[in-house]
Amino acid sequence: MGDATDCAIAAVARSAQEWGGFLLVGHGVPMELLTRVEEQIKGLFALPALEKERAARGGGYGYGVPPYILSFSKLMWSEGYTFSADDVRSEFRRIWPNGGDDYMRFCDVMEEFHKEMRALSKKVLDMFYKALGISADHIGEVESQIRDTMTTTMHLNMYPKCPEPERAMGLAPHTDSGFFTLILQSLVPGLQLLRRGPERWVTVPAVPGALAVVIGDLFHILTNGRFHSVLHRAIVNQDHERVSVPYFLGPPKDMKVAPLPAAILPGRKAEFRSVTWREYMVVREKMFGKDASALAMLRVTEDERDAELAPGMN
Ligand SMILES: C=C1C[C@]23C[C@@]1(O)CC[C@H]2[C@@]12CCC[C@@](C)(C(=O)O1)[C@H]2[C@@H]3C(=O)O
Ligand SMILES: O=C(O)CCC(=O)C(=O)O
Ligand SMILES: [Fe+2]
Repeated sequence: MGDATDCAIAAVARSAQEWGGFLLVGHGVPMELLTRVEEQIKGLFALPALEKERAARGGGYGYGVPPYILSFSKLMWSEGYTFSADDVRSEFRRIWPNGGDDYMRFCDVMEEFHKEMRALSKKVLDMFYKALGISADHIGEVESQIRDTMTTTMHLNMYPKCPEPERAMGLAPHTDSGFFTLILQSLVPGLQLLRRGPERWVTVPAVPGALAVVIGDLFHILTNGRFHSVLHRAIVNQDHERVSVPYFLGPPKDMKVAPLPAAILPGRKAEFRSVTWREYMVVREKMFGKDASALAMLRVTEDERDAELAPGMN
């Protein structure tokens, strides 16, 4: 992905608005590195259960499934591991307390991947700004602040072969809560996006070297609803295990996120209240298993609009 052409920017805008995601190719992250990342992850999950349990999930990080999937009735057929991409060495000391070659190789590969993905995520953000009509010379203070402070969380998913795939789910339907996610997946399809009207699940093809990009809820807010945070899920299959590595980009947990003034279309108003990622997670957790979405809870109401207009009218 060098300098994006107008045509590529238009395609990004269309996919982000209509689908909430797309496949990124020609991004420059070496294919050979992606293969090494996948090998290391398979090695990690192949460790004996007792060794993985040493790093049991707590405080949002570690080995285990994220709590939200426990609120779904279908059997979840996956293992997971979440960590801060900036903290690989201390996190994986929990798995390999004595260090050693396996530990060093794992950390080296994850750090190399993080470095490449971080650089790529800034290019993707710039591409999104352009797709919103915010050109390079019009990037304002907020846009630069977002670019400079974006945080990165990595999550590893392992979906073993499943004897009865139709009775299980790899990862239950969800939206990602942050800005956007870059997903590396094995050459085994499994990621599905919910296409709107008429609703149907569409499988993202497994293209060698491609990364899937998925828009998250806070980006939906930032773009005043122009980019769609897409519901997605992972299915499992009988014949092949599958690995995926979502690389989550978001703001620092306590930074207020509100619609970017430059992204609000002429004649429109800000449609969402400002919220931090931490606050958003609390709202979202309360909405799990309910019909309404957490994003709907953050929509500015007619009453709030009127109240906002009132002082100027006095
Ligand atoms: C940065 C993050 C995104 C995530 C919550 C987390 O703090 C770490 C785990 C991530 C994950 C992975 C599986 C699906 C998901 C919805 C979940 O429950 O945990 C995402 C979270 C998210 O995007 O909100
Ligand atoms: O396995 C996949 O492709 C999707 C993973 C995912 O959506 C997630 O971990 O948030
Ligand atoms: Fe996801």
